[in-house]
Amino acid sequence: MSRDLTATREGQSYVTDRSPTPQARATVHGWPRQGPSRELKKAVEGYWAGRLTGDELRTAAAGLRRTAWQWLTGAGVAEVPTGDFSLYDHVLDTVVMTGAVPARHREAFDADPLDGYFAMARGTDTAAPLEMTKWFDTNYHYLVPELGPDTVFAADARGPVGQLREAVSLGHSARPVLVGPVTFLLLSKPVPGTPADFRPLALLDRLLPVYAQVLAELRAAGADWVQLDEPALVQDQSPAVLDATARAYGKLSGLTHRPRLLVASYFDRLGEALPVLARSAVDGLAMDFTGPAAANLEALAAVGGLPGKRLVAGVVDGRNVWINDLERSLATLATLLGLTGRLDVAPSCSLLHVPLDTAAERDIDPQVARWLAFARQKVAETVTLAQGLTGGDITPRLSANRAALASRSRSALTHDPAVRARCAVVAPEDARRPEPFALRSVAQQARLRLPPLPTTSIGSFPQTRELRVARADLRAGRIDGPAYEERIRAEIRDTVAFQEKAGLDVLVHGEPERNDMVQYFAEQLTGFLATRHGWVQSYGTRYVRPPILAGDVSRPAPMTVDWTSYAQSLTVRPVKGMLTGPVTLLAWSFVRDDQPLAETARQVALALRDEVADLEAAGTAVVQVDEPALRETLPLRATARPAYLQWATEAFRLATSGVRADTQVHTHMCYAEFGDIIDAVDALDADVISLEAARSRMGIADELAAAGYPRAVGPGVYDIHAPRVPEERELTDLIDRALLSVPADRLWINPDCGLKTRSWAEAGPALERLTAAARRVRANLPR
Ligand SMILES: CN1c2c(nc(N)[nH]c2=O)NC[C@@H]1CNc1ccc(C(=O)N[C@@H](CCC(=O)N[C@@H](CCC(=O)N[C@@H](CCC(=O)O)C(=O)O)C(=O)O)C(=O)O)cc1
Ligand SMILES: N[C@@H](CCS)C(=O)O
Ligand SMILES: [Zn+2]
Repeated sequence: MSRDLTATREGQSYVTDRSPTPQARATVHGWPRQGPSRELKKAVEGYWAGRLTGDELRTAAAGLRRTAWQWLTGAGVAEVPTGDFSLYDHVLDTVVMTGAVPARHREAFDADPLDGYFAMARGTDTAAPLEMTKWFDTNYHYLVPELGPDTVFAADARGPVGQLREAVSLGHSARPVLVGPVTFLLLSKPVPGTPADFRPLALLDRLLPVYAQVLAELRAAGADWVQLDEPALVQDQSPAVLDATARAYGKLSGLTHRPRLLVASYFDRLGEALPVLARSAVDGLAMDFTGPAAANLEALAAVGGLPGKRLVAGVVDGRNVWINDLERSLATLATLLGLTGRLDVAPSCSLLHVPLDTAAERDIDPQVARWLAFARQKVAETVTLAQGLTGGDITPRLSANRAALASRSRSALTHDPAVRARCAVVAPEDARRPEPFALRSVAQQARLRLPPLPTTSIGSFPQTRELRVARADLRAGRIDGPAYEERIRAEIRDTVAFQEKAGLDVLVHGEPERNDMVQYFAEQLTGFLATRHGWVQSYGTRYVRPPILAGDVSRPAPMTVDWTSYAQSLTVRPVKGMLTGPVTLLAWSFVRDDQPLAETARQVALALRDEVADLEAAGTAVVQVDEPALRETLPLRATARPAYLQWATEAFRLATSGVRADTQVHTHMCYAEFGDIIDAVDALDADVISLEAARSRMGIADELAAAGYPRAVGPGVYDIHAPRVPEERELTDLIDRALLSVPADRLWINPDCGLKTRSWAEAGPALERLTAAARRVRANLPR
């Protein structure tokens, strides 16, 4: 425990002569699943479309795993992860592993586990899918397990054991990774109809035997170590959760037939859970030492380290794309060496959250590309750090790293004096609309003359294959700019004509020109870099290419005005301008880590403010600024939340408050529970907010009403994530339900989210039924 450690700038030796050279090894918690060209997406969607059989899908998946493990082992990773791979989502895999298949999917699952698995993810005509929500503060979405007092767990270890066997048979040293029991229960929700005081955590004692059996089967299949991921423990947890954690790991480590247990946490510090895990008899901990989790270092020293345990130190940021400061990491590792029995090196979390390889990015200036590390580069950094710790000569790599870091901090890209000067003079009144909502809403109604329960959509209409192909053709030079633009205008004409016919009140242009609601803006704003191949899984088979927010942000030219104005020229009904808000632009990009986020947000907000002003000047009466990521960006620990909410809501208001009283500002949020940030939602001061609500049957409308939310609300009545078209009756029911908490003069009728993932065959009838339902309810409103 008391080795003498020295981190030298030359990188030669991190351990003094008096101590034996430690044998640090490199590992990773998880790996991008999709393959170099999104082969997994293509295979799964091919299976859904009937182009691949189940066996062909399984073979394709096994091939992707094999290639990934071979690459990792070849790169110097000593222990590859298994079980991190998933056909759709690893939490859904855990539902299968624990036998917690909801009753409505049981029959289909028993008849065909593969189709039953996808039915839980996507729903069927008769059975709703599981809810989907954000994986902690990332842009990855998991399916929410549903548990009740009657849930009967039953171990099904075929998934994890199968993947382990594959890796072992290929000659790899492998470590299965499972979602841990405490996190699994904390991420679950009670099945509808369970008593209000039921908490899934109450099922812990029934769940642990399942884990015991899976662990025993993994041991029998050759697992030396098994990793149990407990990221829920980096959130503020009650004493009851901490007790449950102690009990869970007491029981699991007391098993006779078990592998060694590595409990992994990431995304923030372990806090009060650290002493609980440190005292437990588990064999090792994997901890994050990056960003806010850097506080783990001191905390670990304070609990007396982890004598006799293995520590897997996450010193390479696994969810951002900047190169590691290797010397700083070596210093951290050197300190950690004195605090643990065995030290290994890893990225801070699964590399699921970053693209695969910077080498594929030919369009990024090489001077900037050298600042970037995607999954493969992060593995190289991790291996280098392990080598450095083990006494290897990494001097040339340290010099190159130092030079790259210095070039980033000196770059003109990261320092635009004009942007800095504008940000410096922002005053509080710049982020405040002068008139109160009551006055604005009268002015807006005089201008817009909307009926009660106005109908609208969230912005995007189906992104058809033809649109994506047209963009691919433009990129490849097969069509020119004017031909592409005419293609988009034709789509806007169709979309506007459809909305007029369907009887929507506030129209949209449909966003056909947007490859993605973040990427589209990032491609036009100075300071952002776009990637060609930097795909990251968002959910299931849906991927995004997060832009890289590398420098100071400014808007060289209007970004949306022409498309919105064109749509407005086709109709007398109001067309909403559609923008992505500052927080979401940050949240769904890889953000710079060399200045506070609040500063970056302010730069982005000012660029958007100019766009809002240009839309208004072009005659747009309604502008929607989407902030679906407001909730997910909330820091995991409560102490950091007020400061975040302060700058985040200010950035939204800075973007939107430069408009006249009769210009209506909308915002939209989805993919999360908003109940605990209602004050922040209020602080946005948006005239209208549309929210995802269909799957939770208007729960958020009740919560807003209970909190006295004073402005207009559109709780979504159509769940756009499921292919199923709702019946008009279901929609009227949901509208009636919403009317119980939101008065008719403040209720809007809209879907849950944009329609870009739906086909016209689904979205068309759904919107027609939505307007019909609104008309029907309107007709019955008391006069
Ligand atoms: C609202 N959501 C979003 C999140 N994050 C974002 N950054 N953006 C979002 O919209 N987080 C929360 C949710 C998550 N939801 C979704 C919903 C849908 C998708 C999605 O559909 N992704 C598409 C890719 C979208 C895209 O970038 N398209 C580009 C490129 C298309 C392409 O692959 N072209 C091919 C050729 C054409 C073809 O053969 O089809 C090529 O270039 O090879 C575009 O339209 O130009 C997906 O397919 O996964 C994501 C998150
Ligand atoms: N305006 C966007 C919001 C998605 S969260 C859309 O409609 O797709
Ligand atoms: Zn949405």
